[in-house]
Amino acid sequence: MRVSFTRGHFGGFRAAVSDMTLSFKRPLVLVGAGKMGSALLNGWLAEGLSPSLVSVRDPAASPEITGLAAKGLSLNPSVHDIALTRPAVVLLAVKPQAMPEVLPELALLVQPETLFLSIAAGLGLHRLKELLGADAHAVRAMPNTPASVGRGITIACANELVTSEQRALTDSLLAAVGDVGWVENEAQIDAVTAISGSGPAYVFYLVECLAAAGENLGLDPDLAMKLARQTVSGSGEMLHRLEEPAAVLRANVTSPGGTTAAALDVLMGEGGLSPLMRRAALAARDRARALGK
Ligand SMILES: NC(=O)C1=CN([C@@H]2O[C@H](COP(=O)(O)OP(=O)(O)OC[C@H]3O[C@@H](n4cnc5c(N)ncnc54)[C@H](OP(=O)(O)O)[C@@H]3O)[C@@H](O)[C@H]2O)C=CC1
Ligand SMILES: O=C(O)[C@@H]1CCC=N1
Repeated sequence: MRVSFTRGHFGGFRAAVSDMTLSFKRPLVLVGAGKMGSALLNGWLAEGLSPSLVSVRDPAASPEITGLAAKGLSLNPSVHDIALTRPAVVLLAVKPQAMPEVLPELALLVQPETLFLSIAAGLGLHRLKELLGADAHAVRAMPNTPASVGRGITIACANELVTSEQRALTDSLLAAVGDVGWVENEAQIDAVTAISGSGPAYVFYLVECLAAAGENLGLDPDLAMKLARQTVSGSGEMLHRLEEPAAVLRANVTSPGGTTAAALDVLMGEGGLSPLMRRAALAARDRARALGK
């Protein structure tokens, strides 16, 4: 199955995406302004979304978010007051485990003009309907934290009530912070979660491991971390800018009989990185499935 993508603005569509985002004139509600909710909100604000269009419900909102109240952001309004604004989008960004408590009280917001955009790992569209009501127009999406710097990737799946306008709106919001793709087979979202949703953590851990390996070879900790960080971010930038497959970029580093080949013999050997990554991704996928139950 092929998934077509709307490229984020760093993919070369900045003007179009910015126009779409700036023309976003109806209220947006963020429920849960933690790490991922804030990452998306920051990305949208950076793209020109007016704080005066935003309501945030989170009793533990950060000082950064509460500070936006001075710019017109509405902080912890009642659900009744939010209903009066007829929001275009309610972004659901609390932990999956909190959804059974949080969603029923938002049922008052269910109406055809309001899209519920859930980013909770594992929580299926059928569960969203159970908790919000059968009339809820809902999209289940899986973004990732690079959205905070405009370089995220989100895969989304819509329920049957979502209109083409609501799909386009979701597309424009998510494309403002990275690339966006849609799948029809919702089960794929759990696999997406295991790869791109959780994936940034694997990459950051790789940096930690690379730095630790440098220390083991006698490098100063600060230098080891600088080398690891710059190497991963520079390699990421190459993946971003260049068309070549990752395997070709890898081969370009690997001189026959050289140092890289010696290291790759270990990483690509039996019990190396590939089977480890498969096991890790499988564990994440299975955890997503369990969270959805
Ligand atoms: N972090 C990530 O990289 C990604 C996360 N996700 C999904 O995003 C969601 C949020 O994850 P993440 O941002 O990491 O989690 P966080 O814990 O950082 O954020 C959740 C926020 O919701 C708040 N909250 C708790 N109860 C309520 C409530 N009743 N009403 C409003 N807000 C409430 C929490 O406050 P308190 O801390 O006080 O409980 C917290 O600030 C999850 O469903 C996760 O699966 C998806 C993709 C990537
Ligand atoms: O760890 C989690 O459950 C969330 C979902 C994807 C990334 N963070």
